[in-house]
Amino acid sequence: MDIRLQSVSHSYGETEVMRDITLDIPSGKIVCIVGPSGCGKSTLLRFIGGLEKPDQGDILQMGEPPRNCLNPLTYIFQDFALLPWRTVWGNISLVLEDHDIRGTRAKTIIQDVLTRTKLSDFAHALPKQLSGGMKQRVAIARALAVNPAVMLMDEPLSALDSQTRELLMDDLIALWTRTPFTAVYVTHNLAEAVRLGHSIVVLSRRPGQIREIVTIDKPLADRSYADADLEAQQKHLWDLMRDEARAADAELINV
Ligand SMILES: Nc1ncnc2c1ncn2[C@@H]1O[C@H](COP(=O)(O)OP(=O)(O)OP(=O)(O)O)[C@@H](O)[C@H]1O
Repeated sequence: MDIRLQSVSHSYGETEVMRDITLDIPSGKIVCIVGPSGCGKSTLLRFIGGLEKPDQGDILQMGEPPRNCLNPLTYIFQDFALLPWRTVWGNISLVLEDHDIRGTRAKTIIQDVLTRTKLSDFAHALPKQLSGGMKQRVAIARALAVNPAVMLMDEPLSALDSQTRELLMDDLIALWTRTPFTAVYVTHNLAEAVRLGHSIVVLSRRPGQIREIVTIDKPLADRSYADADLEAQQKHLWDLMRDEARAADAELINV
């Protein structure tokens, strides 16, 4: 299933948040969204997820969700959102219980996503026993369990330290390389964007408008830490964003 945003504009009261966003999210690709604070990245994700409707424009879902898809648009948040009293297994089974999937079918799905996220040995651990990186892997496993058409990832690594972020990026790349998934990935971190994005949408400061869409052709599996090509792309992104980020920063301070 592809998603198309067509001329999406929105204001909250007097505050114009975004203007005329037209964007394609093709199936099997990771589209990163970067831009200064307050430019509307999370709002855009909420529109795509159907949690809110924009004042103007359309969010179109084109084509069918994947087979056995239980929840076409599934969020992954930076704070993991795990139930502390449920084990890893229990947190994943919860989303299946919501769809009345239990017993052998649930067990097959949970074992598969635990294997894919390298969590099989931690199935019976509670969230408090896990590191931040492991908790986010559980959240990713839980999202994969519903076989979403599109994963909506809002700063998924920003609560983690830099080494854990690197490990999680490797994990996401391995996961995508094995079975490509579709994601809209909001981040402040340009290094994450160039490692994970097939395309990177650069928004201007509020009202967020598309300044440029940078496409990175290098296969995800060939992208590594401190890759010179990626660093050049990252510099290009920062050149696009620097002045806007500074202006947005000053604006927030003066609110
Ligand atoms: N429900 C709401 N009601 C009123 N204003 C809102 C609401 N949600 C967001 N805003 C405002 O809309 C603007 C965009 O917010 P949003 O959270 O989408 O930006 P962002 O780019 O994700 O920001 P950041 O990078 O700081 O997380 C901000 O000025 C914010 O205060």
